[in-house]
Amino acid sequence: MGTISEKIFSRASGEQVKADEFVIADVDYAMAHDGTSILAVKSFRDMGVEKVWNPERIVIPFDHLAPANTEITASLQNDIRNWINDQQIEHFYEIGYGVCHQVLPENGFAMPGKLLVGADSHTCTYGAFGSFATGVGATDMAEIFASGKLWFKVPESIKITVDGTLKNHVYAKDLTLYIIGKMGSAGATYKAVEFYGDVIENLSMSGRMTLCNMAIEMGAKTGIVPPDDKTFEYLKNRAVEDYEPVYSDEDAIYSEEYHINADELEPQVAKPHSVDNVANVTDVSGTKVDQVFIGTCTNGRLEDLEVAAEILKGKKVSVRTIIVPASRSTMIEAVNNGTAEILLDAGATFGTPGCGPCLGGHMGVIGEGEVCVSTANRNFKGRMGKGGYIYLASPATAAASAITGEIADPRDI
Ligand SMILES: CC(C)[C@H](C(=O)O)[C@@H](O)C(=O)O
Ligand code: SF4
Repeated sequence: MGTISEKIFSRASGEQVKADEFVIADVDYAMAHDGTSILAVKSFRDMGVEKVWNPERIVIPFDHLAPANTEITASLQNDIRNWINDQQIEHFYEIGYGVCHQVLPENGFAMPGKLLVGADSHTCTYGAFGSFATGVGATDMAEIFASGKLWFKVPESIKITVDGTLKNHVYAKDLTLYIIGKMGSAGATYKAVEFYGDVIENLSMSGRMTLCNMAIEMGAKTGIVPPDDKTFEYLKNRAVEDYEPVYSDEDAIYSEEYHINADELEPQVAKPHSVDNVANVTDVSGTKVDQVFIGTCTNGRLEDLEVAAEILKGKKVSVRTIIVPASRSTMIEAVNNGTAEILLDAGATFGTPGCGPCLGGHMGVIGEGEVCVSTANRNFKGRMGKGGYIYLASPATAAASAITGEIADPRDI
């Protein structure tokens, strides 16, 4: 009897475990990207281990500063490329392939019942597929590279049930921001959050990824949506191996349970400089905007670009608008189905699939005093550039704001 997390950790550790117990678990897939692999590989080398535990279970996408922004980055990335080659790691995804948290699901690594660990905090995205997926630091990742194992405290679980229907122009992102606003940025610290209810069942896989992606923003170890036919359909011809879905039992123990009715939910924004500083878009509409950024592992998928295109069709942006597809295949689909043309016609510009300016490293850093409406997951002070202000919103709100040059409600466009 147990929660999804207890069951996954019981399987991965080979013993029946409950929340709060410590385990040493076998990791199914380990991920590090260009940013974190540098430190992880350094620690791995320092340990004096020659070979990784299993080169087929390590996945490395280059996405954060990709293509490289400076000579130093370029040299560091080359060192990692050589290491990947020496270690015969096959699942290496070069620059332009996309954001790690899009690349792993697209390539079938995120599967129900699996334990995935990534050297990136938004690894929790894969909980959308019913996996237990969480982020660790680079030295922990070095341990996994060496042994395939890591210690964990099995988390307690929180159950959030969302019933009702999302109104027109209210999306998974609005719901996610609303939940984080209510929970607070530390409201789910070290817990696994399981999501249930009609609204969650009706979300696309893309919407579920948006939701689970931001579980870390309320402090959670991970967010999990129980797998269903949509999950299995997505994984058809994609899953890299067999998987066994796990579900929480009727009598599973939750530390907290919350019920939300989404019927009256309005488009939401997270105001600077914290993710839980959430308000209705109408409370901030009219705020002058300098840049709009649509992309990231939160909202850079095809569905997101399509929503933006629906709003921007036949219109023109009045501020610089940067679109960064979450992956190359997203970009190909957006080109093939006409979405990219609508966005370009409206005056938006495209960046290389990957993280883009999300982290303020390149391709759209903002200046002192500038305001950016971003579809990303974090709006910490200085994240996209020193002295900048970030408002987090859905792709629809971002697109509406791009037209008016001020924060705008997509229902008014
Ligand atoms: C660079 C990386 C360590 C970081 C993370 O872990 O989340 C980044 O992806 C982010 O979104 O801030
Ligand atoms: S898109 Fe942003 S949040 Fe996602 S992994 Fe990249 S830097 Fe982190």
